[in-house]
Amino acid sequence: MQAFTVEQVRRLERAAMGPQDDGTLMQRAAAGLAAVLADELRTRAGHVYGTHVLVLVGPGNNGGDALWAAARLARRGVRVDAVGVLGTPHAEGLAALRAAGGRVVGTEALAALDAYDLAVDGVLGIGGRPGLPDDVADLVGRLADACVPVVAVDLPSGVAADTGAVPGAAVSAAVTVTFGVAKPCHLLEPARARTGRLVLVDIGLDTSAEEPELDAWDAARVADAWPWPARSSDKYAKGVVGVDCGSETYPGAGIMATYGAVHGGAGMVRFVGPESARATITANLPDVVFAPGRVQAHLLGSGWGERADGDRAVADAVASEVPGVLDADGIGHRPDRLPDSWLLTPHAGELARLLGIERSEVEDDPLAAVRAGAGRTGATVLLKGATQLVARPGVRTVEVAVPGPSWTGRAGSGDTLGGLCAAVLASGRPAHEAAVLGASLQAQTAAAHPGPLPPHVLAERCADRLGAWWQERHP
Ligand SMILES: NC(=O)C1=CN([C@@H]2O[C@H](COP(=O)(O)OP(=O)(O)OC[C@H]3O[C@@H](n4cnc5c(N)ncnc54)[C@H](OP(=O)(O)O)[C@@H]3O)[C@@H](O)[C@H]2O)[C@@H](O)CC1
Ligand SMILES: Nc1ncnc2c1ncn2[C@@H]1O[C@H](COP(=O)(O)OP(=O)(O)O)[C@@H](O)[C@H]1O
Ligand SMILES: [K+]
Repeated sequence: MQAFTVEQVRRLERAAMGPQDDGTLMQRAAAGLAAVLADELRTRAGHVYGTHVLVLVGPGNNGGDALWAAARLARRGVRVDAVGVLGTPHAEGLAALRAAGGRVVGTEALAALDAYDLAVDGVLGIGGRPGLPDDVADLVGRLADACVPVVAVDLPSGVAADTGAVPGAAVSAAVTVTFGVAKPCHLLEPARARTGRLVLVDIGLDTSAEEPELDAWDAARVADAWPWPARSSDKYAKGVVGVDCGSETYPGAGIMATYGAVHGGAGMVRFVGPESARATITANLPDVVFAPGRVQAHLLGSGWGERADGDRAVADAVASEVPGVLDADGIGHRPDRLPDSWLLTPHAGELARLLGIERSEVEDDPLAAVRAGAGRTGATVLLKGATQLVARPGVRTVEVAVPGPSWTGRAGSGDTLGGLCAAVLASGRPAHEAAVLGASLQAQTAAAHPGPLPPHVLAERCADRLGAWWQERHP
């Protein structure tokens, strides 16, 4: 799924509308919205006729969509109460709802909130600034307390459409009905969690001339794109990963990174990390070799801690003209510029350090931060976290890996993730694909398992998941 910024959406809408807005797009939006609302009512209440719906209406076209859709429901026998919560509601929409028999009420005249089967959030759309006025936030909170499910029009009011930030009060929707194209807030946490199920209504926008802001992968695309070995592939065709991770202080990072590379399907793994990790690796992964030699992808940096020769280790690996993954402490030892065949895998704190900004700035606008990371270093950058973003230097579109459950984030998960990415990189795939595939595999594996697993066990399950996909493709 691709997402486009507000500026792009406005441009797409203008192109679709022509010089004059004759209301056609709003009617398409409202028709699609009304159909989803009717489906929700049927699913939740068992029928459409006679149900009770509350519509929260703001001052712009978002409220217009909501009112026109509500008029369609009113004509089907739904009892609609619309309440103007902000500014002056869309005049034609209001007239249409009244003509269809809907009631327009003040907040003070609302029925007990738990009488409503559904609420429609038509407060703010792509013209909204983040946050909600206190009285609107209060009403939204009371609806949540009364367990009234909310269907958001275009986006949950209060979130930042382009960044996914939620700096103040915002709606939490069960379903969001968006028009034409998805917006970044639908795909980026924390706004994504407030979007609920996303339904896209076609209103006839032609996106072919726009570069998307985001390109989000789904499970089927991951399985299709995985570097499945050919029948003739030997270990060198699958790729050799050289792991230089861990330290005497953090031997586990070297072990977990190696688990990732082995279970991500590398043809061979050479471990050149600390002595203290080797006995455990030998006991659990006897296929790993300790002799230095040629590799097709490097993996460096996880668990290094303070490493006196870190600059030299990274410089030597880069000079070998083989791609690589540079993680965690290793990122601080990077040269000024890296080739885009190298992948940096920072979490928000590490990316903030790289950019010389506060962690909160990365968290508030992760898209801008991950792009800045790629621009600054020349490398491909995977920003880890609840939403995993991949940016390439000189490429506008940021890719989004398949998301997973939040319990994936624990000490060592990043180390195994580095190993998974390095295994894909060693197979000859470009760094951005290695990043998306590794991150998606880890997330999807975690999502398919009922409980939290330590990272090295999750790495083993990644191999099971690859095996299951392989069997589905070769019945
Ligand atoms: N364009 C099209 O062709 C189509 C558009 N469509 C629909 O239109 C929606 C966009 O409509 P829109 O541009 O009217 O903006 P919308 O978000 O409804 O409201 C902006 C108003 O809110 C106000 N305001 C903002 N933030 C605020 C805050 N925090 N607290 C308080 N007030 C705040 C702001 O005030 P101001 O900035 O002037 O202060 C302004 O008055 C879009 O999401 C989709 O649903 C569809 O029909 C398909 C075709
Ligand atoms: N809320 C979350 N939801 C899903 N995955 C997450 C979440 N938080 C972190 N992760 C994932 O967990 C891993 C943690 O990486 P990192 O912070 O580098 O851990 P460490 O350095 O301890 O190995 C990454 O793969 C990251 O994407
Ligand atoms: K809305």
